[in-house]
Amino acid sequence: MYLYITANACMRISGVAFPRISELSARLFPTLPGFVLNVRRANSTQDATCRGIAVLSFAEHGCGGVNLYKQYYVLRAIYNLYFHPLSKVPGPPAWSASRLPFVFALVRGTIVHDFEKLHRKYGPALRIAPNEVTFARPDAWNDIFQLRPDHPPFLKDPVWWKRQPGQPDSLLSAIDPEPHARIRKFLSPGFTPRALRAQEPILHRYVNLLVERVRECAAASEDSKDGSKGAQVDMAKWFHFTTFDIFGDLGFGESFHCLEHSRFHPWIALLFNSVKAASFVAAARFYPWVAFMLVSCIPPSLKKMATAHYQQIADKVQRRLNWELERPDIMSHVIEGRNHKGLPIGEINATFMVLTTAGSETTATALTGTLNYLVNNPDKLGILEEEIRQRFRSEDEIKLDTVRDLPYLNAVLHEGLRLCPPIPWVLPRVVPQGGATVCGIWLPGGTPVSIQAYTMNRDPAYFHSASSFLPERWLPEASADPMSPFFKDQRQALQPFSIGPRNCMGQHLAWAEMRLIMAKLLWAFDFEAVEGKKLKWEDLRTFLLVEKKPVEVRVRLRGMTAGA
Ligand code: HEM
Repeated sequence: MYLYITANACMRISGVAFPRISELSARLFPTLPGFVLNVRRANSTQDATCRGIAVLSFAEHGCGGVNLYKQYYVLRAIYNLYFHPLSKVPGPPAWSASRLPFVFALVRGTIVHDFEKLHRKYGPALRIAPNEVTFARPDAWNDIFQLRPDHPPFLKDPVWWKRQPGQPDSLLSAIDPEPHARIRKFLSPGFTPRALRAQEPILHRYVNLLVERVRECAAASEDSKDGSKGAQVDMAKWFHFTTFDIFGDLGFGESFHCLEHSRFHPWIALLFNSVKAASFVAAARFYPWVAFMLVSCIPPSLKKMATAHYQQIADKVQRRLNWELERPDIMSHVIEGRNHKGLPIGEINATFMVLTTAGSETTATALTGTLNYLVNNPDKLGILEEEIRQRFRSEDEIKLDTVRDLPYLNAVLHEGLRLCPPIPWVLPRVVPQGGATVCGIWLPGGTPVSIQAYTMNRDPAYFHSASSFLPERWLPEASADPMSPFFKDQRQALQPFSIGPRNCMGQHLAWAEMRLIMAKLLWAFDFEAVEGKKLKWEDLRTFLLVEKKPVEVRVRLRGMTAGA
């Protein structure tokens, strides 16, 4: 909730006082006392020399003197570059010397692409801040995210995840393994393949509604009264409507009614409007003074708005908990658990608040990216259409059981997740006390480490023709036939749902939604790219979430040829 309040404050502040966020950051950061810059990291890496310099600088700051700031910056940068325990890890000097380049990339939304360029230049282990390292190597998945025998786990970095004092934990913000495992245990029965089978009718309800609404768009287009020319439709929007409606129903027993009203529910609209600002708030967390100033600047009206945002979810939870009717949704398992010494209401509210985004935005992004690649690769689209249309004689035959084993559909979705990972950068974990080795590099305890999924998935060292959309690489024969150009692809590099005790709980649901939606749409419609409106996925920025841009495609009722 804190993130929302401060994110909205940022929007206000940046919108009113400073027209652009980058302008605000440019004005704020240079005025900060130098000692703030790395005090947090100096503590976490337990570097006595750093602390000494920071404290000394603080004392000097009390006496004033701009020159002392400058001297401190220079000394600090020299230390970071040549004497810091990470000084041997490759990275650009500016990023290794100071946190500022990282922060600017974060608020500009270019961080994922900047990391990609830097990895290509410096290699798969990259120093991205004085005390932080990121990896683009498949073995980093196991080293960071998997539990290792006799090793303490790498916990989530509190800079990104810590809840505010007094706020309840959620599944995502619980950093310690014990509360995390406790919350996860209550939720997990709602995400099993068995639970999914019971939830299937709910999925069909919304996927069918999506098909109906897209059909109306195609038929109502001014160009084509009979649907022959089709209509230009922003499918990104429709995918988001569908996944949020599905989660609304599965989570709270009530849809967000986006498909019905053809527009985002105000709760979702506010969420999307805050995303850029949320990156800014995350950046401010590296500078406690800035975070403090931001919180102090929040006008009461915004605090009220953020409270109302949270309260809407709390009300939905309460309405669902009050239901007497039994239904096979995600909440039903939480209710069952509550009957035997369950989850406190605050934790349920906080968890369902973040789940609404985690369970909807991700799947919609994957679908949007995949369809975008399909329309821009009509040969691949044709193969997929043929597989679906030959397999099913009617739309009603498309069920979870029947779509599960369509080889080309699965290959297309894997390739979409590879090129358009909804979580392109898995946020940092912290090396446990005493230090640990990641990808053969020893790192001191307290070092934040992360994985660059976007960079790794597009690395020619791991995938043949890595930046091309080639679903064939995921077909069984590609890994069996030594003559296949994809034989040596390192498929285990792709882990869109992460691994280990904090991997994605909703992956079965996500696969089910993606398969059903793609199969039903391609069964019913012909899709085509619109010249002049093609979107390049590589151009999208990332502000914690992947930037939302319309993906306009031409949609025709199946079998209606253009100009017919
Ligand atoms: C294509 C769609 C999806 C992708 C690519 C995806 C990816 C991920 C990833 C990478 C994580 C780990 C994040 C981290 O550790 O920092 C994660 C966590 C999680 N995801 Fe997903 N996700 C998707 C859809 C869903 C859906 C549909 C749901 C549920 C409705 C869901 C629920 C969760 C939950 C609850 C966690 C946190 C698990 C924990 O901390 O124990 N996700 N997801």
